[in-house]
Amino acid sequence: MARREPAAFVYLASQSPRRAELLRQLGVAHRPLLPEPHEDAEALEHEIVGERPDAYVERVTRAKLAAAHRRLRRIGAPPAPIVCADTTVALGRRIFGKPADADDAARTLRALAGRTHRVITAVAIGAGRREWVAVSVSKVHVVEMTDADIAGYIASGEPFGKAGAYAIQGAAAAWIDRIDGSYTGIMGLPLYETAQLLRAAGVAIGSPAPG
Ligand SMILES: Cc1cn([C@H]2C[C@H](O)[C@@H](COP(=O)(O)OP(=O)(O)OP(=O)(O)O)O2)c(=O)[nH]c1=O
Repeated sequence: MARREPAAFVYLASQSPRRAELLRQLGVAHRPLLPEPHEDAEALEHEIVGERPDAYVERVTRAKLAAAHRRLRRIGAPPAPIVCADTTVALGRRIFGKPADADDAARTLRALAGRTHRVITAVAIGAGRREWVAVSVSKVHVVEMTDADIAGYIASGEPFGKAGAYAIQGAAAAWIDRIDGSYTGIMGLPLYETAQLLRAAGVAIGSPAPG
């Protein structure tokens, strides 16, 4: 049987700068595949009543991948594997996505402070008709936060655009005393699982193509 040539690059269908940074850490050459102005990326993230958080994250990630495949076909870009992901914060069955505004961020942080929650990130890779998906679940313990801590943190602007209204890679680290799981998964792209999927899809790890 002829050996498959490793893919020279992948498309990263994500607007998250963290995901691009993390993929770079694996030494994988990637090109952005971003939604066009008419695409409503947020619409993919609708919740279904009664759906479990892990099922929600996996469904949204598959929907992001399907949208990215359509985008690639529409623009007629050269084929290559597509990587996408979705991260959500869950407290029991309650899902906390990106905060809508400062009040939403404050409510979320009040709910998370003094407790352990889960950060669920699904990553999906599509190549041709094949699709690989992995789900990473991490436990994160946030210590007590005072109202002043929460107000100051929100004023910093960091909670916006982050699931659960915080960034472990940012100032929120001051209130996180332990995690059990994947640090990179909490940041938005679990690199161990991503590397496994990339290898399955025939993408070389650690040897980016020049350019
Ligand atoms: C919990 C947590 C989340 N996040 C971020 C990662 C994701 O960017 C974001 C979750 O939102 P997502 O909806 O998963 O991703 P996104 O809208 O930023 O990007 P795209 O859908 O285009 O891929 O929260 C952190 O950066 N640090 C953290 O500690």
